[in-house]
Amino acid sequence: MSALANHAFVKMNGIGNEIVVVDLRAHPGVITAEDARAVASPNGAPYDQLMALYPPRAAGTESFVRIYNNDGSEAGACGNGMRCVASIVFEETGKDALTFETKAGLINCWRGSEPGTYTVDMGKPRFGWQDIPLAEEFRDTRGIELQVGPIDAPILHTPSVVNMGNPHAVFWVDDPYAYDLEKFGPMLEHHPIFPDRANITLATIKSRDHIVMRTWERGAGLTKACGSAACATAVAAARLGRADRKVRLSLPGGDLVIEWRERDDHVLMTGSVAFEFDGIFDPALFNAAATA
Ligand SMILES: N[C@@H](CCC[C@H](N)C(=O)O)C(=O)O
Repeated sequence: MSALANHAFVKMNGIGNEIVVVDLRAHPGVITAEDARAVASPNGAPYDQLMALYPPRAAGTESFVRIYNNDGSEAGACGNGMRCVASIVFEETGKDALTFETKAGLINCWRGSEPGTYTVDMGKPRFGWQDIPLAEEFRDTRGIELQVGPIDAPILHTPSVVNMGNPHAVFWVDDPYAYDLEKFGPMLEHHPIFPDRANITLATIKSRDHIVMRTWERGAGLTKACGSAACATAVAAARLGRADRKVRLSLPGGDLVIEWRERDDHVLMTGSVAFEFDGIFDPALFNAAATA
């Protein structure tokens, strides 16, 4: 029987990034890739990321959080999901600041200055080609040699690449909504240059403090919002000298404010979260998945 069967869950979203939160702190159990895919099925609670709260492993942390994409793969970081988790644990503890552990390291969260908003510290971005990771050496990851379309008239080209706890490629375009991201996204996510696959973003810099973007998420597909992609995009734009270190990013689901803090190199993300519904996982869902 799945660790999730008969277990309570909360369905939320972080500016449209579809998140399911399950609290396994009292009843830890292994979530398999099949479980994660079953929850995402039309009979389950379809989501982009499932955030599973486990008992804390490190002193001073609330929980070890494991993050699953809807294809069953595991992610190191999920900014919007962490903001959803934080909103629940803030409610439960009444604390002003929280620390969680994820596979990408320790994550601090605060309440934002606007009601209903939460800030997550996504840590330091990494730019080395082995850190992204890329399959071959690129000295300058502000723009790597990669293109889609004819060699002399590429449709998309020269993405900036950043690791924000997970791999990101950001293609700079005039209008992110003018491209068939459902076609190019999976192709680029699985491009051999990205041995761990990658999250694929199309972005345009409107001004030094405003960027418009959309993302095809590794392991989850087209999303209304990807927080770590927003962080990667903000950082990549600042690295190119085309944006300030604090910017507003407009995603299909809403806006995030990203600040790449000078004093410690950390990237902070602030935005709202919304509760949608809660429920109990039906054991039949998992039985059906197991026998399919
Ligand atoms: N939506 C997330 C990122 C989720 C992880 C991603 N799909 C991956 O596997 O890298 C966010 O808000 O950061």
